[in-house]
Amino acid sequence: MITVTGANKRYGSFAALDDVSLDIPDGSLTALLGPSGSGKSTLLRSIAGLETLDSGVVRIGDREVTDVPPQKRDIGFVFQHYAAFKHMTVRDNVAFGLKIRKRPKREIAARVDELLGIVGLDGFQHRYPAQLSGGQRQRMALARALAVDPQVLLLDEPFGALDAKVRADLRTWLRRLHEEVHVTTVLVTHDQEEALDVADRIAVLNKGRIEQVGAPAELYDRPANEFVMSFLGSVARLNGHLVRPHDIRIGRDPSMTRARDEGTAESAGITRATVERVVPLGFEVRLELRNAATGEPFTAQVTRGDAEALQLADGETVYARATRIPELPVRVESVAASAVPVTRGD
Ligand SMILES: Nc1ncnc2c1ncn2[C@@H]1O[C@H](COP(=O)(O)OP(=O)(O)OP(=O)(O)O)[C@@H](O)[C@H]1O
Repeated sequence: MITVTGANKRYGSFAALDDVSLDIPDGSLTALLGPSGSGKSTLLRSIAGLETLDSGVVRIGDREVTDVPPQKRDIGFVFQHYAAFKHMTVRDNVAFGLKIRKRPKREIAARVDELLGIVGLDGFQHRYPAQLSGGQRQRMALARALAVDPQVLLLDEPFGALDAKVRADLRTWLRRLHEEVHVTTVLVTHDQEEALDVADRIAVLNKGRIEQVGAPAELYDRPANEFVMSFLGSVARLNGHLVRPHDIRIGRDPSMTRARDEGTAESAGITRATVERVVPLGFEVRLELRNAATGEPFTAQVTRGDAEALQLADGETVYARATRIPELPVRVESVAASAVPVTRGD
C-alpha cells in the first residue's frame, strides 16, 4: 500500500497540492487523472521523492519514506521523454540498475532476457536507443524500471509523446504486463480514455485536490460531482441536468415519451432541438444538436439503426429526452463553470 496523508505543496502562493490524502492498494494499477496543472505530476513526484512536500507524509508499504531520497525508496520511474543512455545498447540500458547494484553477471543476463521478453523486445538486445521506435523506447524504459524489482512502478504520462495508434497498443500492453507482473503501479494521465482503459482505480484531481477515487465504472456511473462527470466522458446539458450523450433519446415528435398524457413537452423533460450535423462513427452516430430554446449546442449518440429509422438531415427539428439522469450532490450552472472549485464534496 502507498499512503499519502495530508500532502501540501506550494509554489509561491500557488497550491499544487492542497491537503491531498490517497491510499493506493498493493498490486493495483491506479491512474492519477486530471486536467493540465491539476497536480498529478507533483503528487507522483512526491511519491517518488523527486519533490519535497511542504507538509504531509508518504508511506510505501510499512515504511515512512517522506524524507527518504528517491534511490532508496524502492521505486521504478518512467517519464514521458525517457532519457536512455544513447551510447549503450538496449541490453545495457536495461541492465544498468542491476550492474550498479553489483549483481552477478549471470543473474543480470537472465533477468534482462526475461524482461525483454516481457516487454516484447526479444531480438532487440544489441540495438541502440536511436534505432528503436518511440513505443519500443518506452517499453525499454519500462523494462529498465522493472529490472531492479521495485516495490512500486511510477509512470508519468509514459505514452504521452506517441501517436494515438501506438498509445492504444501500449495501453493494452501495459494492462497485460500489469496482470503478469502485478507490481503496484501509479500512472499519471490527462487522458480519460487511457485511465478508463488501463486502470483498476482512478483518482481524479482538480486544482491540487482529489475530487473522487474509485473503480473506473464507479466513477463513470456514479460521479461525485459535475467536474468528475464532465472529465470522465462527454456530457450534454438537458433541462439543467448533465447527461451522457448515449443516455439521450431522439424522436421526430414530442409524443415519443407519452408527453401528451403528462403535459407539455417541457414539463415532460423534452427538449426541442435542431440537427446541425450527423456524424457516423461506425456502429453509432453522433448527432450535433442545438437547443431550440436556449441556443446551446449539445451532442447525442444513437445507434446507426435508430439514426436510419429517423432519417435525420441537417436543419431538421427533433425532440430529445434524457433516459438516465445521474444524481449529483452538487449542481452548478454550466459545464464550463464546473471547472471552478465548487465541488469539493466536503
Ligand atoms: N517547479 C515549479 N515551480 C512553479 N510552479 C510549478 C512547478 N512545478 C509545478 N508547478 C505548478 O504546479 C501546478 C501543478 O503541476 P503538475 O505538473 O503537478 O500538474 P499536472 O497535473 O501534472 O499537469 P500536466 O498534465 O500539465 O503535467 C501547475 O500549475 C504548475 O505550473
